Amino acid sequence: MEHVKRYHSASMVVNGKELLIEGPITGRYLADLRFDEGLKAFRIPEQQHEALIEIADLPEGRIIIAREGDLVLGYVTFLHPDPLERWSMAKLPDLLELGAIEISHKVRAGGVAKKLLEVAFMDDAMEDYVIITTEYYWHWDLKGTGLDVWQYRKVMEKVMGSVGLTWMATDDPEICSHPANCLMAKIGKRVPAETIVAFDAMRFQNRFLY
Ligand SMILES: CC(=O)SCCNC(=O)CCNC(=O)[C@H](O)C(C)(C)COP(=O)(O)OP(=O)(O)OC[C@H]1O[C@@H](n2cnc3c(N)ncnc32)[C@H](O)[C@@H]1OP(=O)(O)O
Repeated sequence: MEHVKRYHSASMVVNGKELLIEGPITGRYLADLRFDEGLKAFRIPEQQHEALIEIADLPEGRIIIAREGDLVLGYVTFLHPDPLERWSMAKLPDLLELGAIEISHKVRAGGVAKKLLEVAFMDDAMEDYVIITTEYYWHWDLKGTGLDVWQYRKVMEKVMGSVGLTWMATDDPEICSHPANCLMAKIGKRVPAETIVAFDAMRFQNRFLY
């Protein structure tokens, strides 16, 4: 499958900061930008910057960023699922995982996460993919936001739902291990039936139990 990546952008002002939301961008482009110290939810900022540079250059990798000048204040990643996760079992070329979305506390709750996704989905190529995201409460910044798990889950539903990702059932043990965890997905308009069947088979691997 050829992974088509078409650049799109939009601008917005949050907390007096003029932000450019853009992508997919290349690793080289991202390497020349600074990475805000507040982007530390998943790794220390320097390591996360490096990881995103690598993802940007993967054939299927897509990175959309929010930046003020040369300072990155938010990002979202899309790439094939980790080979250790069940979502990669069928090795579907047209399945992408929204792996991480993070906004610096300097511009949170101003609509940046929703704008990142809006720009990501401006590319019609996204209609060729099943896009999934796995929500685990232990990845959430409960301390930094002061939200409880259900309030945070609501925020994630609003963010993901803004571009049409919806809750989907699964028997994945990690997801089922806490009721606030969930799988969300969006099936693009041009995704073939075989992919949807394979995706459904990955969602439920313990049917004999029912
Ligand atoms: C797959 C994964 O990546 S899971 C992990 C998700 N990432 C993280 O938890 C990292 C740390 N957290 C963050 O980076 C951010 O808080 C995010 C990504 C969760 C949200 O980003 P934001 O830019 O703040 O979200 P955005 O402003 O677009 O808000 C979306 C909705 O949630 C609401 N919201 C956002 N933050 C809050 C909050 N702290 N309290 C109440 N509501 C909130 C917004 O009002 C908005 O609601 P609306 O649709 O009714 O207008």
